[in-house]
Amino acid sequence: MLRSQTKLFALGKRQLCRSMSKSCDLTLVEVDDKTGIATLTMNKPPVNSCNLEMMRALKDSMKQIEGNKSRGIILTSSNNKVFSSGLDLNELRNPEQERLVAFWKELQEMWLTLYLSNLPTAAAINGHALAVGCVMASACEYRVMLPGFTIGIHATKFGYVVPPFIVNSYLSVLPRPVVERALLQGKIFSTDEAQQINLIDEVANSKEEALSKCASFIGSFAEANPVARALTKRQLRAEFARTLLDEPEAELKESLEYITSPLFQDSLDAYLAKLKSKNKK
Ligand SMILES: CCCCC/C=C\C/C=C\C=C\CC(=O)SCCNC(=O)CCNC(=O)[C@H](O)C(C)(C)COP(=O)(O)OP(=O)(O)OC[C@H]1O[C@@H](n2cnc3c(N)ncnc32)[C@H](O)[C@@H]1OP(=O)(O)O
Repeated sequence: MLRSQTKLFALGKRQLCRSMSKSCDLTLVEVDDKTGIATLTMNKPPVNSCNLEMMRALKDSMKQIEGNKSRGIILTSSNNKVFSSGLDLNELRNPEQERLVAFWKELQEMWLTLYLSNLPTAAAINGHALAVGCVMASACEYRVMLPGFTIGIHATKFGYVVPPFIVNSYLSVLPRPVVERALLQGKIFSTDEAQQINLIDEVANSKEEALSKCASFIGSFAEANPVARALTKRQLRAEFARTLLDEPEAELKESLEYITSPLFQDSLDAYLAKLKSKNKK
């Protein structure tokens, strides 16, 4: 198993830290010295799928940003077509038990770290954000998206039950009837549709504009006391994080049983074959 490592570099006025795997930097962090805002860039080719190492890198980067007293986090992608394609489906296919346990725990911890971050969080969605890609964007406090892309949780379309904490990610952004319909349909929204239902807050015409809008949102908390803000955010969000805070083992057990069931494995095989065949045509 690759261990992610983090390095800090001084780069002119900026600090750059990277979470690295053997072959590439999975995440990049740049802190703007003027604003104190950290940009956390997902950088796992080809489509920022979240395997164990990627989620660990994301969690470690977020913790490091919090430790560095940054003023906020902007989550974005180095790929200009895909923000994130969600969980790495190869991690779920015929998994080895020990790795699957580590993988699912990392998903729980990564989500909790982002959802309950002490810092203001925003997503500059510069490409498709599917399934857990959408969940990560929804866990942020603000979302700015570029036109021409898609966002949503389409799990039920390919036979996946949606775990409660993923339902809660949507519920913290969208009204319940909208969540129910979207999840049951497995609806993927265009940028325009996402704006209409307030799944995203703003549309930007370039990544730079999206980053700038996210920075303005984070700047809007300049007058708020950071500790009071963080504790109030935690209070507001604790209810939706309750399952994972109080009973992570129960959620883990339920998810593992489901993932390793023949029902799930069969539908995953069919889905992966469809995904691969697209590129062979
Ligand atoms: C009550 C108990 C409940 C318990 C519940 C427990 C579990 C629930 C189970 C699972 C929950 C899962 C949530 C998820 O996040 S699953 C991930 C779902 N994601 C997707 O379906 C996205 C699929 N990808 C795409 O649609 C496209 O790739 C995308 C639009 C993102 C980009 O298109 P593009 O044309 O640019 O790129 P492609 O050629 O399609 O992809 C390149 C390459 O990457 C492979 N790939 C894409 N996405 C994934 C992925 N998520 N995981 C692994 N691999 C992926 C793709 O197959 C291509 O590979 P290759 O052909 O080049 O080998």
